[in-house]
Amino acid sequence: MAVEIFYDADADLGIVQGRKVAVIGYGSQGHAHALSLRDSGVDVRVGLPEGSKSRAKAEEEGLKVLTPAEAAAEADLIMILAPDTKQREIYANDIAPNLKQGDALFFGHGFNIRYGLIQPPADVDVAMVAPKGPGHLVRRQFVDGKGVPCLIAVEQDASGNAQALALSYAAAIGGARAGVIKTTFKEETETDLFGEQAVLCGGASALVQTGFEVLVEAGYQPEIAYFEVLHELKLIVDLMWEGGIAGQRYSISDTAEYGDLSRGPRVIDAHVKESMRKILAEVQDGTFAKEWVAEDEAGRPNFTKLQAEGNAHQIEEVGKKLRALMSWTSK
Ligand SMILES: NC(=O)C1=CN([C@@H]2O[C@H](COP(=O)(O)OP(=O)(O)OC[C@H]3O[C@@H](n4cnc5c(N)ncnc54)[C@H](OP(=O)(O)O)[C@@H]3O)[C@@H](O)[C@H]2O)C=CC1
Ligand SMILES: CC[C@](O)(C(C)=O)C(=O)O
Ligand SMILES: [Mg+2]
Ligand SMILES: [Mg+2]
Repeated sequence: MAVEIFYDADADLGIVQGRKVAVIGYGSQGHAHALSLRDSGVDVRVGLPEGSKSRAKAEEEGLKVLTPAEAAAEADLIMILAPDTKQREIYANDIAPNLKQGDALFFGHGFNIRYGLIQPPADVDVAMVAPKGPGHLVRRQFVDGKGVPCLIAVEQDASGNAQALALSYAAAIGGARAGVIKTTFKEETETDLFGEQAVLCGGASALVQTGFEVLVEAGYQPEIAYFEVLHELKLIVDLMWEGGIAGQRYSISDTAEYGDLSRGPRVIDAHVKESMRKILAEVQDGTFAKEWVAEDEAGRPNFTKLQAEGNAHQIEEVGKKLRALMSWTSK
């Protein structure tokens, strides 16, 4: 399938400016979408439960805050940016009873549609605008006049105009400044889950922790290990981001480049590739989704345990101390 990629010139901002948008949730993505939509001239309200800690933050920004049900009732475009595991319940209790013919139901990630947890009625548009980056950077880039690339997908085109609406929404949050690629809910969900598990979050975190452990266990100073495998990783990835892997190799020494070319494949070897294939298969056949939904329903015992172990890793203590000494990184 040839890629279809859209930019600002292809998008009609007026389409989303003509809608009443409800952003359900005000976390990482929710705050970025709500604020950037507002700044793009869109009529936006935020849907949050009465007890939500984020209500005050949204109100401080001058946003209209309603309950999720009130926001859904008032709007004709509802973007669900609550946690994936909570969306099914929010949809059933707050959104479905307030959906009207001609409304549009939007997602920032395809999990609940791909795995059949939400089944919208046939008379609404169902589409996705999925930024390929963390919400806080989606907002920061928008404010800086830049944008994070987005994926758009249409699951259900009741109006005949769902793709143009999704592209218009993506432009309003800055995505079309960087590029908006057309995909499907299936492709976005499977690639996003694979990417965050095997490479971006799971793979990268485990690589850094393991490299740190190898150096510290061999008797090197933890502070030097931290700079070597975590701090400098960002600088190396920045070069990859700017010029690809080849661009990164241009800036490093020949010694590093030979080590990269000859040793990298020994770390990320055929065994790792096979593990990645298994992780992808678990995403594709629904094993991961089933496990995650059950884990959440059980009160997240394994998630909490693993999270606590990660937070207690020595690299966190060392990193906190070193980052506090860098004026530009300390908060
Ligand atoms: N994090 C990211 O950068 C990315 C996320 N996505 C997708 O975006 C969606 C949102 O994820 P993310 O931004 O990380 O979520 P967060 O956990 O950061 O924020 C979730 C928000 O939903 C609110 N919330 C919780 N329960 C309810 C409820 N019952 N009704 C209404 N709001 C509720 C939370 O309230 P409170 O503030 O009170 O906790 C919070 O504001 C997911 O589909 C995710 O996969 C896609 C791309 C990247
Ligand atoms: C990489 C993690 C992500 O998919 C993202 C920021 O894009 C997420 O779900 O948070
Ligand atoms: Mg992602
Ligand atoms: Mg994701």
